[in-house]
Formats: sequence, C-alpha cells, structure tokens
Amino acid sequence: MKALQYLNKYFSKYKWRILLGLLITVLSKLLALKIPQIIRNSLNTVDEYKNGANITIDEVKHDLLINVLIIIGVALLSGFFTFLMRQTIIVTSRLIEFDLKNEIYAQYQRLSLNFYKQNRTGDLMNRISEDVSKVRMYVGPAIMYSMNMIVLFVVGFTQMVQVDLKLTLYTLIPFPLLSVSIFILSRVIHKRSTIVQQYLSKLTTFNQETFSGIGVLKSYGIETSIIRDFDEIANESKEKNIDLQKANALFFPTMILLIGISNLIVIYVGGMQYINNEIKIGVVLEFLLYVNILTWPVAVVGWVTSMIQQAEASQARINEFLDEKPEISNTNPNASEINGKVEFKNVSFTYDDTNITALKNINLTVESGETLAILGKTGSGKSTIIELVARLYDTTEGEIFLDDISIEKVNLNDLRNQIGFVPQDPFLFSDSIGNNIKFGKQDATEEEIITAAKNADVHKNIVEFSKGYETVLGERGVTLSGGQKQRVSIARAIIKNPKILIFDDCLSAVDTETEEKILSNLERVSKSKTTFIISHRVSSAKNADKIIVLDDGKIIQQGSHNQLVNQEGYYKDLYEQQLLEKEN
Ligand SMILES: Nc1ncnc2c1ncn2[C@@H]1O[C@H](COP(=O)(O)OP(=O)(O)OP(=O)(O)O)[C@@H](O)[C@H]1O
Repeated sequence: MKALQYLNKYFSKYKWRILLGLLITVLSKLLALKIPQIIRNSLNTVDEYKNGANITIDEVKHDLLINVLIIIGVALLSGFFTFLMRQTIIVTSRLIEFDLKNEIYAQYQRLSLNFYKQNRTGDLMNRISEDVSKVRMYVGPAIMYSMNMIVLFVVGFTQMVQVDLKLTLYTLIPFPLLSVSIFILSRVIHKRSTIVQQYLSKLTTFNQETFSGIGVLKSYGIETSIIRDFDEIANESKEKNIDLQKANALFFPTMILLIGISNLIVIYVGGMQYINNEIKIGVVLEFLLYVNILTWPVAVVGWVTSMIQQAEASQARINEFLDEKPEISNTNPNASEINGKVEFKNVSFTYDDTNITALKNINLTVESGETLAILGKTGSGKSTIIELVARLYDTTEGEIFLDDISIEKVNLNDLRNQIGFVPQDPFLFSDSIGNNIKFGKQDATEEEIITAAKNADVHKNIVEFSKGYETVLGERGVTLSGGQKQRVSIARAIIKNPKILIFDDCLSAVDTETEEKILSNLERVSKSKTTFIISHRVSSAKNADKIIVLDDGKIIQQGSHNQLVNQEGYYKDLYEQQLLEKEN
C-alpha cells in the first residue's frame, strides 16, 4: 500500500465529496439492514397468532400489510441512496483520474530528452492510460465496495449480537477461515497482476514500434516473422493472464462455500434454539437474511483486494516516472535577455547510456549574428555540439557561455524561445501544413506563414496541393517528400524569428539548386542571428563566417572558406571532391 499513499493528496483535495459518499453509504446500508428486522417481526406475529396468542386475524393482516409497505418504502429509499453513493464516489474517482493524468503528462513534458531515449514510447503511453485506469478502480469502485462492506459488517454484526449472541458466534465460525484464504489468494494475485502489467507494456511497445516502422518492415518483407514475434509475446501475455484469472476464479467458489456453511449453521443451530424456546422462529429467518445480505460484500472482498493489488502495482510504476528528476532544469526564474554570442570553453561531453565521449575539449566562439558551419565525418560530434547549445544536455566537462553568462544560469524557457531548431530528421504533426509552420509562432499571420514558406522555398510546393496551406499531413493526410518535410521544418524555425538558428544537416534531402536558393534566402533572414549550419556539403558552409571541421569529437580544422581551401586537410579534400562531382 506504500505506492498508493501518493494518492492521499487527492483524497484530501476531494475529502468533502468522499465524506458525503461515506455518509450516504452508511444511510443506505442502515436502511437495507432494517428489512431483516421487519421480516422477523412479521414472522413472529404470524407464529404467535398460530400458537394461540391474544391477537385477531385482522390485526395480523393489518400488521403484515403495514410491514410490506414499510419494506417497499425502505427498499426504494435504500436504492435511491445507493444511486447517490455511486454518483459521489465514482464521480470523485473520475476527477482524481483526470488530475493524475494531467500530473503525469506535465511531468512527461518536464523530463529531459535523455529520459525519452532511455524509456520506450509504449511504456510511457501505458503508464498514462492503462495504469491510471487501474488506479481509478482503486479510488472509485474499490473504495466504494470497501465502505459498503465495512458498514454492512459493523452495522449487521451489531444488530446480530443484539438479537442473539450465541447464534451470531456460530454464524461467524467460517469467517476466520475466510480471512486467511483472502490473505493467501491476494498475495498470489498481487504477484501475478504485476507480471500481467509488464507484459501489457511489452505488447504496447512492440505494437507501437512495428506500426511506426511499418515502411521498413514491409520493404524488408519480414511481416511473417513479425507476426511470429507478436504471437510469441501475445502468447506469453495470455499465459500470464490465465494464471491471474485462475487465482481470481478461486475467490468466488471459496466465498460461496463458506457462506453456504454459514447458512447451514444458522438453520441447524437456530432450529435447535427455536425448539428449546431460546429464540423465536423469526430470528432464524432474520439471521438467514443477514448472512445473505453479507454474502455480496464478502464475495467482493476478493475482487476489491485484487483491484487494490493491481492499483498498487500500477501506482508504483507511475511513481517511478513521477519521482524522476528532469536532468535539465531551469535554475533562473528571472527573464534572460539573449543576444546570441556562444562560447565553448574546454567542453567535453560523454553520453551516459553509451559512454561515448562525443566531444573532446572543444573551444570556440561564435559572436552574436555570426554564422558557424560545422563539418566532419559522420559520428564526429556535430549534432552533439548543437544539442549542447540548445541545452538538451549539459556538458560533462568545461562550460558553455551564452552572452558571457554560463548557459546553465540562463533562463531555460528564454533560451529555448530564442532558438529555431531544424533537426536532422524533421518531425511534422498530423495537422495542416499552415499549423505545422505556425508551431514556431502560435500567433503568426497568414502573411508571415507564406513569407516563411517562401524563404524556405516550399511555398510553390504547398500551393500545388488542392487545399494549399490547409492540407493535412500525417497518417490520414498527404505524405510530403523528405526534402519538402525539411523545408516545412525550416519555415517553422524561420517564422519564430529567434536570436539563434540551428540547421542540423537539414538540406541533405534537397538538390544543390534548391540548396543554393534556400541558403541565399537564409543569409538574408539570418542576418542578425547567430546561425549554426551542420552539413556534409561545402556549398552549405562556404559563406559562413567561421567553419570548423570535427573528427572524433575534436576540432581538426577551423577558419574561413578561403583559409581552409588553401590548407591541406579534410575541408580541401571535400571541396575538390564535390567540385569534381558538380563538373561531372
Ligand atoms: N543520444 C545518444 N546517446 C548515446 N550516444 C550518442 C547519442 N547521440 C549520439 N551519440 C554518439 O555520439 C557520437 C557523436 O554523434 P553525433 O550525432 O554528434 O555525430 P554527428 O557528427 O552529428 O553524426 P552525423 O553526421 O551522422 O549526424 C556518435 O558516436 C554517436 O553514436
């Protein structure tokens, strides 16, 4: 129950609703437990009349009629209270479910990029949907049925004792046995439901990955082997579910058996007591009704216990993510003015998960408004440099300064707001092209969207679609080519009008002619902005104020285009090779 303590703050938030629910439950059960007493009195009256008591048949009929009317009234009122009980407690559980989902979602947004690299999307989705549903079963139905059970037991037991202590004790003989079986079975259920939950996550992750990579799967023609893999996981998941169901299924027969024994005890012991004139006949019927009223709450004990066990397992999984501290966090609550001068001083960086040192003792300065081009072989550390500028990671050694202030002391929101980032593999949302561009500036006008698209040289393509900027992209919409995606993504960065622009190899999918056009537009747009261009082409780098060449995380060359083409090395070789390709 430790993990579930996390929910106490929500119980405290909705305490009045829950208390009202509790009050209504007490009232409803008090009324339900009146019925056995009324029936006992009716039967006793009939029995007394039969045994020659001083009472007329009309008085008996009148008594019975009144009792029938009271029973109908009590049943109706008890039903109404039961309705209200569901309305208060189940509605509260939906409110807590809503709050918890929002809390998890907000935490997901806070967590750093590294967290997403270490955890699978399917797992993240499972915790916010499946696990939260399991927790809701605890805060709603489980609590409602527990309250129900406690009230019925406390009130029912008190009434039984008041009527006859000896018969009560006999009736309750099977109950200790019941508690022990519930304890043993609930432990088994807890273990098995944790395993079932893990398999569910595994299945969701598997599905999510296969659907995202469906193009690759089909092009490699490995559908059959994927179906086999799915079948294997689904089969294991099924086996674990069957194991859980076996334990669940044992509950009801155990309960029914023990309740049946109680009924037999009431008939036998109560019958004997009646013969010995210790009790009246109505009491036997009253006790049989009590046992049957208590049957339902006892029978659901198993179900409730398993709901609580599953909720405990799910909440523990949720807490794991809620307790996660974002690796990158804002340390400066005050606004930061950003001009765009970036300086790396002895910066080294090692990725935690792979232990790869991607950058080794980097020193460089990019003045505000300057353009830096970064070249180098694949895996040489180019993307890592700009990931550090955007503070997606913090340096392992050395320091990065933004306008002469340590980047870790700059307000993180202001930093990110002043960066227009075009990643290597652009991501577009399943929304219209216009909205995808507007993502960079929510209040952008139509004119601004068009200008940005023109600067990214994608306007012509967009207007060719019948719905123009309203064209919906994604799963059920139009699929853009790699080059078009890159250019929409560039338009999204430009429209933001940030102080720092970052282009991570984002012209790789366009031809050299389009590249030239975009670059000359960018030169105009990015005039007063600090710009980072990562590329494998000299054509993208040649106009930059500074160029650096990386190799294995180290800067091996730096200077302007003119300086580097006159220097033996990677840049000159690349330049000559690409010149040759162009001529051919
Ligand atoms: N998220 C990550 N976790 C662990 N290692 C990483 C991660 N990202 C990159 N690396 C490793 O760091 C090194 C530098 O990668 P980086 O992406 O910076 O290279 P790059 O020069 O941009 O390559 P490319 O031109 O292929 O994009 C590589 O060895 C890479 O495998």
